[in-house]
Amino acid sequence: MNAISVQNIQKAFGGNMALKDVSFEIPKGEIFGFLGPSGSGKTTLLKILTAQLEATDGHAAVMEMPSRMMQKTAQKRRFGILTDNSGLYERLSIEENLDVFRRLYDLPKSSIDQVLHFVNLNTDRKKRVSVLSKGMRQRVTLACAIIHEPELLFLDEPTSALDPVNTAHIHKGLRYLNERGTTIFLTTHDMTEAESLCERVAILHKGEIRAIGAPDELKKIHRDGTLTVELTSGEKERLSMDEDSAAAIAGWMSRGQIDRMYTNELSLGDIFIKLTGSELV
Ligand SMILES: Nc1ncnc2c1ncn2[C@@H]1O[C@H](COP(=O)(O)OP(=O)(O)OP(=O)(O)O)[C@@H](O)[C@H]1O
Repeated sequence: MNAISVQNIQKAFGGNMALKDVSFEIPKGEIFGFLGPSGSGKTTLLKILTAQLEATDGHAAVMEMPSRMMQKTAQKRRFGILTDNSGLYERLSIEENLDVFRRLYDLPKSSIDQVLHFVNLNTDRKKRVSVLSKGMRQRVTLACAIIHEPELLFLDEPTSALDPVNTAHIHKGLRYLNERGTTIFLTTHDMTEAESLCERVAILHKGEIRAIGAPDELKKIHRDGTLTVELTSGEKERLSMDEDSAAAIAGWMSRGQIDRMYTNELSLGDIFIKLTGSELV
């Protein structure tokens, strides 16, 4: 069963086509990453999927329902959405904010302790939201989105304001949630995040999907066709895959001079730059 199915989605803002003809499917249980330069249409797509925007054309289904049904109260508890830092009660503490969500979903009090551990905010739980740093606010918003362990979680740049330690902590928590059955759709600029977290990724450019697949598959497709041989002398030789190279390798091998040998693959970041012409931000 697909958690998300998108067919020929288009979105125009006046004369600007933010999404041109986007189609893809995400099976239940996957962690899927949407990558793209600034302005490529990631947030627009996420807002269409979560019924915050209407598509100009095409069809989007979420958990086998038209995506516009997502804001219906009966459906809301199946989803978690992290779009920005809005929606928090500034004058309440972290704990009190989470209590609002806990009551909404009719969860036991222990769910607050569990989710605070998840986002690494247990010791700050009594702090008012109005005094929090950007990264702490992002973690509180994430906590509100996951306190009910949703079936499907939408995350718009979930770790953009976080330091490496908290990013690793959140990644661990997201993997745990996913193991317990939550499908995760996230947008990110962070290629390390995409590689370490996502089973598949799509690269979006100017409103069109330019590539889709597992990070390893994309790397195989975009291999540059060369081989590096590291010799015991410390020299490194970059070779094309032809007969001359085979002869050279056979020579080194017979003399026991090869230390390491590997095909040269582009990183996900290199592939992103190749397909979009954009530097990573
Ligand atoms: N409400 C809106 N009204 C008019 N144009 C919009 C609106 N929202 C988005 N756009 C335009 O649609 C395009 C895609 O924007 P979107 O916010 O989806 O990009 P993004 O990939 O999420 O970028 P970023 O990584 O910077 O968040 C941009 O050209 C943007 O200016």
